Amino acid sequence: MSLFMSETAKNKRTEVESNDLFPVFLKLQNFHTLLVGAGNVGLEKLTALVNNSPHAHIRVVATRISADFQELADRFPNVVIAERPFQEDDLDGMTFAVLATDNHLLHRYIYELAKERGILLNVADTPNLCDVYLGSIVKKGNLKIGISTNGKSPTLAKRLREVLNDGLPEEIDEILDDLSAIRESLKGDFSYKVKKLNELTASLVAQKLDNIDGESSKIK
Ligand SMILES: C[C@@]1(CC(=O)O)c2cc3[nH]c(cc4nc(cc5[nH]c(cc(n2)[C@H]1CCC(=O)O)[C@@](C)(CC(=O)O)[C@@H]5CCC(=O)O)C(CC(=O)O)=C4CCC(=O)O)c(CCC(=O)O)c3CC(=O)O
Ligand SMILES: NC(=O)C1=CN([C@@H]2O[C@H](COP(=O)(O)OP(=O)(O)OC[C@H]3O[C@@H](n4cnc5c(N)ncnc54)[C@H](O)[C@@H]3O)[C@@H](O)[C@H]2O)C=CC1
Repeated sequence: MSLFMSETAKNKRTEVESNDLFPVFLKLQNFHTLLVGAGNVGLEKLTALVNNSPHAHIRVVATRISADFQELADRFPNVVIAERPFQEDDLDGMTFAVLATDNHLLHRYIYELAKERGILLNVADTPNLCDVYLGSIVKKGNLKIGISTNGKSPTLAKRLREVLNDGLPEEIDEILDDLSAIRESLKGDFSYKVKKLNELTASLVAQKLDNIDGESSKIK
């Protein structure tokens, strides 16, 4: 059997399914985040949260805290752990909650409570209960790329992260710094700035990438 679908099957699929996810980049330090569960998946979620947003305020509630989880949490003063079962008032004051326990019924229960309170929710084992999905993240200094497969294959998202991470030069952040400085120094009205920045990026990006190509061919 072929791994790839026929054109007819593809057309049928696009009729019934669509990718409606709207991507945003959250300033997580402006939220109050609750993480329930501190096992394998809890650790993955905490890693994603603190790697991207080390100043985020995160309350963790879990009956059992793994040693690796505790070790990571200890490095971030804004991560506060309660080692006990979830209780309703854990949701007080929360704006975002990530559920990563091994208890599906508990997730359903917290989902109902969170809905009543308008809390944004991510539920690790149940895409249907999620308001938001976490993505795979490529980070090069100020550049951040979020990858989603619409929940179809987190593993592919992870692989794409590796490909982009290896493929994008670290120097891309220098280009960003240069452009930021130019953007600050430009005088004139909005349309002049837009025109100027578009002209400059056409050559600046090409030139920097050429340099990088040159450097990498020297290494070879
Ligand atoms: C819907 C979503 C909701 C959410 O959790 O946000 C979701 C759901 C589920 N994941 C499951 C399994 C796995 N998840 C991973 C890995 C990641 N999962 C992440 C996101 C998401 N996972 C959201 C969709 C993202 C999208 O749109 O693509 C990443 C990208 C971000 C992150 O978690 O930080 C992170 C990679 C980070 C990186 O490395 O870059 C691996 C691979 C691995 O660990 O090697 C496996 C095992 C292999 C497999 O199953 O594919 C299961 C089945 C559980 C079971 O069977 O018990 C469910 C539930 C279901 O699908 O029903
Ligand atoms: N979205 C994703 O990326 C993935 C999701 N999963 C799903 O995630 C779930 C969790 O898997 P693991 O982390 O491996 O389990 P685990 O057994 O390592 O951890 C479970 C955690 O939940 C806590 N917990 C259980 N009941 C609780 C309660 N009443 N109150 C507070 N905390 C409670 C435990 O104390 C523990 O910290 C599974 O359902 C699995 O199917 C699995 C792989 C990837």
